[in-house]
Amino acid sequence: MKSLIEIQNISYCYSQNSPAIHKINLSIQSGEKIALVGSNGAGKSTLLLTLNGMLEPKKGHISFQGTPISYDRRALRIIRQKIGFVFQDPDVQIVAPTVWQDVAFGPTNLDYPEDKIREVVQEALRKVGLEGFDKRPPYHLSGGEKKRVAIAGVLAMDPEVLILDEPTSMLDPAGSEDIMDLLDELNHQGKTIIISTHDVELAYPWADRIILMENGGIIASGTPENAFSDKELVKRARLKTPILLELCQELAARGIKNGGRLPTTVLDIIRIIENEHHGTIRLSENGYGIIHVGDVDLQSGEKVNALVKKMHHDTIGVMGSRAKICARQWGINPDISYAVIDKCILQAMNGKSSLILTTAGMVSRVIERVTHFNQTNNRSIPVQKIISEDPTG
Ligand SMILES: Nc1ncnc2c1ncn2[C@@H]1O[C@H](COP(=O)(O)OP(=O)(O)OP(=O)(O)O)[C@@H](O)[C@H]1O
Repeated sequence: MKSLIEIQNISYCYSQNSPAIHKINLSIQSGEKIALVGSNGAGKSTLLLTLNGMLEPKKGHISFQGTPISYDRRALRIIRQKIGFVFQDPDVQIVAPTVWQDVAFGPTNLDYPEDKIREVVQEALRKVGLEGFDKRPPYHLSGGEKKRVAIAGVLAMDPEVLILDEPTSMLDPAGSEDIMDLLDELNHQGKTIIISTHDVELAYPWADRIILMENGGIIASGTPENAFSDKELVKRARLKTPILLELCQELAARGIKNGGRLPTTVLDIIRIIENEHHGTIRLSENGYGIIHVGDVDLQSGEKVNALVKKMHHDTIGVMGSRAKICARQWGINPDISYAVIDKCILQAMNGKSSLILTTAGMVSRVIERVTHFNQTNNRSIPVQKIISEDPTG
């Protein structure tokens, strides 16, 4: 990973108020998934707004790809294309009367030619799972759909970094999971993602790195396990320890060791408990359940549907925006649509079979993740591709 954004000693204050952020130093690497976590007023939004030049620090410097950000109109246009910003409230961001026009707004302002605008808008809508929404007026959309329109508007300019201020505020649990899953997918496609949130349960399993903020400053930066391990810091930030970490701390206090790795998922906790009880915990009589994984783009909906009906998996998981749309259109109702791989591994450890429907790049990700789990935990959960190319096209 190479350094993308360097923040050196920046401070910002609104009018005569005390600084909203002060003496912030931070280095952001290409490909990271970062969550700024802090309570109300900690300075998260202010810091995010400085990253793409929407606010100019009163002190200090910010560089992007080794070049200091400058604040003339031309330079700002470029930086805002490279570092896209999705506001907390999509109604602030959505300006046009139709979804298509709204997503085309950025590329049009960047003077893209007509056919390129068509291409990038189509691609952005496809990525966020809003194909076919072109003519819809944004004000008739649900909160989650509006959020996707705002994300598509930013993606249409092909930024390197995507910043999202409170990406799941105002969304229901399923809508929140969908957005976090989309952010994972975009990160997997190479985007650096930075979010702000005060929801520790959301940030903890999702982020590669947590930056804890309090009173305008950074008080911790590290892996989620490390950043949240210091109870004093968590208290100082007026936050809560994520429940999985608290559970692990309670288990440790009772002599149950974590095997050198703190848990970030339910699967990690089960692994800790299983290791402790090795040989005595109840495992399925049938051994491990199989995990099948299929690429929805390789076969028609009719054939995938027939396969799903024939194979009778205990659990159907759908991963990624495109696979979710296909499943919906084909009348396949998934049991899980977030943290799908881990949940299917849990099912497999319980002797249950599962099918994960996804798209090309993610198929190898599923196989790698299960294989890695097998290797590091001395398991042999079978994982297999099942949908092959349709020779009839
Ligand atoms: N436009 C503004 N004018 C004046 N003060 C502001 C403005 N925006 C934020 N502040 C102040 O700056 C400080 C940091 O606010 P900021 O919105 O960056 O925090 P935050 O961590 O994003 O909070 P929240 O989670 O509530 O959105 C707060 O004291 C806030 O009152």
